[in-house]
Amino acid sequence: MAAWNASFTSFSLPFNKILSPRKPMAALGFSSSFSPRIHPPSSASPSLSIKPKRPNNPFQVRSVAATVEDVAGFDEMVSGTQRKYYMLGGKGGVGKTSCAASLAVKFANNGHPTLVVSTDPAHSLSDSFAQDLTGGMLVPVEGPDFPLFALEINPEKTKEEFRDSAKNNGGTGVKDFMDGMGLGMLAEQLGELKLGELLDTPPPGLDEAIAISKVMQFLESPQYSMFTRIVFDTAPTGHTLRLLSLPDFLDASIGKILKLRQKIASATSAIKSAFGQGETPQNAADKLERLRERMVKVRDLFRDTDSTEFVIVTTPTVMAISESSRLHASLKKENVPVRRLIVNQILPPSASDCKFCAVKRKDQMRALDMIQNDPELSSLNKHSKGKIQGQS
Ligand SMILES: Nc1ncnc2c1ncn2[C@@H]1O[C@H](COP(=O)(O)OP(=O)(O)OP(=O)(O)O)[C@@H](O)[C@H]1O
Repeated sequence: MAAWNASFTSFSLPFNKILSPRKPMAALGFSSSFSPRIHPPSSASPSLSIKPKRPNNPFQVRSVAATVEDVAGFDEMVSGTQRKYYMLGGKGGVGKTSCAASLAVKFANNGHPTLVVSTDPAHSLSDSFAQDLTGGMLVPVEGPDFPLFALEINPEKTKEEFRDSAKNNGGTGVKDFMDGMGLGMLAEQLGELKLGELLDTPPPGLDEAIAISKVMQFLESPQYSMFTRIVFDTAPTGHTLRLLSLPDFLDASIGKILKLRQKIASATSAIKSAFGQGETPQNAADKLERLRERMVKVRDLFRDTDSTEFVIVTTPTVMAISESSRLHASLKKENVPVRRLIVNQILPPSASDCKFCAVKRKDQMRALDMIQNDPELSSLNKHSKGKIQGQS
């Protein structure tokens, strides 16, 4: 069974039982019969463009076995009606999406109108819920007692928005134009900003950073105010790390672009008219300014211990644990609040003579020891009142 702790979380999942990726709640033993403690307004329902439920959806959360009333630590996650953000991160394939989907169902079944957001281009969240969530719209997830909506943001699409805005505000096309006008000094400044490079070969993680800022934009609108729990199914570790450091970079870059745009605008009306084709310079600048503001909000949100928690998901393998350790170190460096670690896919003791299972489980137990002795991860464990499930 799953065991949670306020500071260290361990899911022990019966890997030898075939777990359908379409039923992550069952995988994590999350209950649908948990009594709701928080009562949202009965009329709560976003009026945004909502995709209709897919007919004959095979996924039924209500069918999930009720087993985890004793899950420790979840009370803390579920308590309070103020909005909280949970960001799940970890190595590729450890189960971030499955855990995000499960956590979201758990929140919804405990009375929280919940939104689960994915910026993962692989659309695994759609697979987890067996519903088509693509299209950047809120999709109601069937099953939980209280509203649960999912939103998949296409990072490619949102990146285009940024590219367009930035291009309108001093991209390579403008540089060429200015060169042609003999405005060498301003052109040089543009060169220094390496805008062409930024736009043509965006740094890894830019897509996710922009996608998350897009989610922030949504969340500010009144239609989204009902959500008290927001669960992010984040991108794999490397991307996530870069994403976390990106807002600073973007803030600086966009700020420079904006300043430069002002200079350009006052330098010559000829350039103004060049900008005037399509989007007006003021509109484009406003759009960029809003993007910059949202990026700053994302950056601040990542560091806000009251409302945000970054949950590391790992598996009991040497590689995953090593990577989780590095992830925790980097998150600490970035002042991102981390309190919990989910150890997914722990084999239960085997009742059969399966030698493979026995060897595998022994490896897993060794890996769990590694967590306890890891200077980064044991600090998450320090406040633990329990022990890792299955460990002797
Ligand atoms: N406890 C589990 N038991 C069995 N299968 C699991 C378990 N957790 C996850 N899986 C399976 O492992 C695969 C990867 O899971 P998932 O997509 O949740 O990981 P992820 O970390 O989000 O992956 P990615 O990094 O590629 O986005 C899926 O097929 C999922 O069904």
